[in-house]
Amino acid sequence: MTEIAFQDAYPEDLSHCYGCGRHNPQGHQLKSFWDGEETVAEFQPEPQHTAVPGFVYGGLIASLIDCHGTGSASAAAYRAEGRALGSEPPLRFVTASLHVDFLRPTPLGPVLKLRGTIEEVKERKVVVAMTVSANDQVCATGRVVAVRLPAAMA
Ligand SMILES: CCCCCCCCCC(=O)SCCNC(=O)CCNC(=O)[C@H](O)C(C)(C)COP(=O)(O)OP(=O)(O)OC[C@H]1O[C@@H](n2cnc3c(N)ncnc32)[C@H](O)[C@@H]1OP(=O)(O)O
Repeated sequence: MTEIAFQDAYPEDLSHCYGCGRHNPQGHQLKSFWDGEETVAEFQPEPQHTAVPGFVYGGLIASLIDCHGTGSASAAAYRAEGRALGSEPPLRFVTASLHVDFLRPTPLGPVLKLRGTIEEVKERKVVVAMTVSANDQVCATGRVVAVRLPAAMA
């Protein structure tokens, strides 16, 4: 794993995301890292993330896939350009498409483990496929199409 989380390399003024912003104390503050050619993140759900008692709310899972996907997209774009994470000018991505499949109920208790595979890297678009596992069992899969931050959001 690299030492710095992808999201900790985001510019100061773009670090307030509910899912991953380090400056959002009420958010999830997801942290993603490289693991070889794949990307990984972990998240510990809390009781407020309940769907049915004992099981994780699907919206939380979607949120984790969203932010692991966009973080992975940014890191993949830096890697494709042979640049250090967070170096200027920043490579910033937002979600164009978020697809989630819930394969089985996700137990509330274990740490959730996300693993991402970079499927496509273009100058303005990166596609990331992901799994979300609990107790080493894949509970959900996801796919994010991430596109470079539009001027309207900069
Ligand atoms: C930035 C620093 C970190 C910030 C925090 C992390 C973000 C956390 C994740 C989020 O929640 S972001 C918030 C939710 N997302 C948005 O609000 C984005 C709103 N949508 C837009 O602003 C535009 O639709 C968008 C910038 C995503 C795309 O518009 P463009 O006009 O720039 O896209 P364009 O039509 O040029 O398409 C570029 C490529 O993306 C593809 N694409 C665009 N929208 C798509 C879509 N919906 N589904 C699949 N592919 C899509 C499109 O096909 C094309 O692929 P190819 O290059 O291969 O031809």
